Amino acid sequence: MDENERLFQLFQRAITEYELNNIPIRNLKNKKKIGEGGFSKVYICNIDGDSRMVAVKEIYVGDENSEASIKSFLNELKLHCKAKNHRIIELFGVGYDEKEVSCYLVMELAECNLRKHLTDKKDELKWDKKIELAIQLTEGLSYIHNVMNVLHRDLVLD
Ligand SMILES: Nc1ncnc2c1ncn2[C@@H]1O[C@H](COP(=O)(O)OP(=O)(O)OP(=O)(O)O)[C@@H](O)[C@H]1O
Repeated sequence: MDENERLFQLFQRAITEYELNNIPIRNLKNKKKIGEGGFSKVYICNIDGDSRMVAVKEIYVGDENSEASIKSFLNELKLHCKAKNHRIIELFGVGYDEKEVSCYLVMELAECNLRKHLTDKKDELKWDKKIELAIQLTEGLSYIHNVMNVLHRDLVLD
């Protein structure tokens, strides 16, 4: 069995195990890159027939580093599936792009990142609003730590 077949099997197993929606690549329209992480590229796009914009985190799995990418992808997938809280980005589904040899997560779009918000509104944000934001952030973290029993370890503002 080659690497891609192995990946596909792991991926299929995860879809069944976590009862995920499979969102085919042909349904993702108007993709535009908005960010990049250690393993992934992040796009904004919309799902065919739905005007709502979503974020797509795509992980390329077609080279010799794919083992690490697959592990990272499946781990993130598992954590996302466990996380059911209004302070945490919702996972809508997943997909596999055979042509690009990549896997992707389709999730709720964060309209603005916190760093940009705090910078843009520096002069107008009142302390009560800042405290409210800090409370929202700690509610999300508290859920991850105390309910999911997972340490975040990579909290960044954007
Ligand atoms: N759901 C989302 N909505 C809007 N933007 C997002 C979303 N997810 C990620 N991004 C953007 O894409 C960038 C990269 O996201 P990613 O999750 O890959 O970051 P990372 O945690 O640094 O990467 P890695 O998990 O590979 O270490 C983020 O900094 C953010 O700007």
